[in-house]
Amino acid sequence: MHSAETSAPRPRRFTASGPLTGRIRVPGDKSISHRSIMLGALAVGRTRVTGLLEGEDVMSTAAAMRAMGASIERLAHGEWVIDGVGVGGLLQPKQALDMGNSGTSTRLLMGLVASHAITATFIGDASLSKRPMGRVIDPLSQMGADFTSAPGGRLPLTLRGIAPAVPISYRLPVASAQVKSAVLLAGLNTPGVTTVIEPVPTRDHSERILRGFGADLTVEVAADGTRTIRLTGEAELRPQTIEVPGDPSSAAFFVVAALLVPGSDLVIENVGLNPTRAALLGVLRDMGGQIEELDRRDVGGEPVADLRVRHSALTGIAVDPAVVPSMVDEFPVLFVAAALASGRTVTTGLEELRVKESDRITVMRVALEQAGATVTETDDGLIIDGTGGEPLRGTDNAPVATHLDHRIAMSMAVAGLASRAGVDIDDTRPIATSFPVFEALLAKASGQAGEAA
Ligand SMILES: O=C(O)C1=C[C@@H](OP(=O)(O)O)[C@@H](O)[C@H](O)C1
Ligand SMILES: C=C(OP(=O)(O)O)C(=O)O
Repeated sequence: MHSAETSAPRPRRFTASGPLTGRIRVPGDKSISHRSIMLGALAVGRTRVTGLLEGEDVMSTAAAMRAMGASIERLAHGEWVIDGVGVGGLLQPKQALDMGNSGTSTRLLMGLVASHAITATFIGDASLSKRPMGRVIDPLSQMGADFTSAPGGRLPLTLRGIAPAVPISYRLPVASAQVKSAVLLAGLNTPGVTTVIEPVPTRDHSERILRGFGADLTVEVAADGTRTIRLTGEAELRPQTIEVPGDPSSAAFFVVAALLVPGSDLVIENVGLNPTRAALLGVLRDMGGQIEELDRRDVGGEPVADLRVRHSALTGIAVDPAVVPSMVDEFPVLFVAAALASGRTVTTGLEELRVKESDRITVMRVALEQAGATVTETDDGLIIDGTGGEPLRGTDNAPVATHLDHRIAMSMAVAGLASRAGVDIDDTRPIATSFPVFEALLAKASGQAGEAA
């Protein structure tokens, strides 16, 4: 079960801190951790993973793959072994698969189940149960799978898979790595070639890891940037040894915190800098952020560096909507940076933020207003008039509502560090879905002991 459903809410006030200094290391990448477990569970033999993110979302994936026959064992912190069942070998789970808060687990596993002759029911928490699954039901139905769901294509959802499934060629109607990955994973146990056409590039971890496990996958890039990904099915996957790099989406909170808190000079080690994930750094640099990449190297087939971040005076900008997919989870914390910048920051093209763990446009507008920022909400983004480096007022009466959304909780924690009165947050439990050691690392970097409200 998931902590946000089995325990009492854990409110906390995040207050102004001393400078963030020293060196920290954020946990492993969530996207790569999910995929390592899924593909390890489909390979024949033993996959070894180090640096695995032990957050609740990834644990939901592990529990589901176990329920479908894989053996998955934790040896030490971040160190896991997975004995796979082979492509085509997934077993029918005996109980509903509890996806907790995790959209990635749900949508990618729906892809895997779709091309196996098994039936699985997917359930999730109140946040996940509001999120749209029609975007994966559509292509997977074309491949022959059958679905019963709550109204609007929502969880609880029962999927009857089919083997052999029908290979399709699918053009993504929405820029979503989860939809792309669901179709490719369904294609693994489908005879023939499954094709995904991606007009706007999204994170490419599935393509990289599928190739790493020995799948026959090609990517063709057209002059206009459209990517055509072809996967030959009935693949035999070879077990791998995987080192998961640090999660840039987790590092983002510390990057922004160090930029905002005067005197900060922080090194964040081992951060994944896959270009399909790293756009936040470019945007923050364009705003005047001092962010250096030290010791650029390759970890597990992904570019990685240590980031040195120093307190900087930021200036508002218009964020190019073309970069949205490469920083889709980082907008809540970018909004916090914008609230402290001088001048206006304009973001557009963020419709997808409305269907994440919460409606991240409205929820961040409300939260930042509560903390004293000047924010205007539009259909597809926020316009933020920053303080010019002055701390935010902080919340006074009600705490910020995080709506079971880890990224709202962590973003507003960062806002609290850059506020006069502190920012009260209604519940810090959701943080454990992606970044269980967030509060401990914050205490370490800022020399601030945890202050429970
Ligand atoms: O494929 C992935 O691992 C993810 C894709 C993104 O979702 P969408 O595909 O819905 O944009 C992202 O928001 C999520 O945190 C992880
Ligand atoms: C959107 C996110 O995750 P998921 O879709 O897996 O719930 C996220 O981590 O910000």
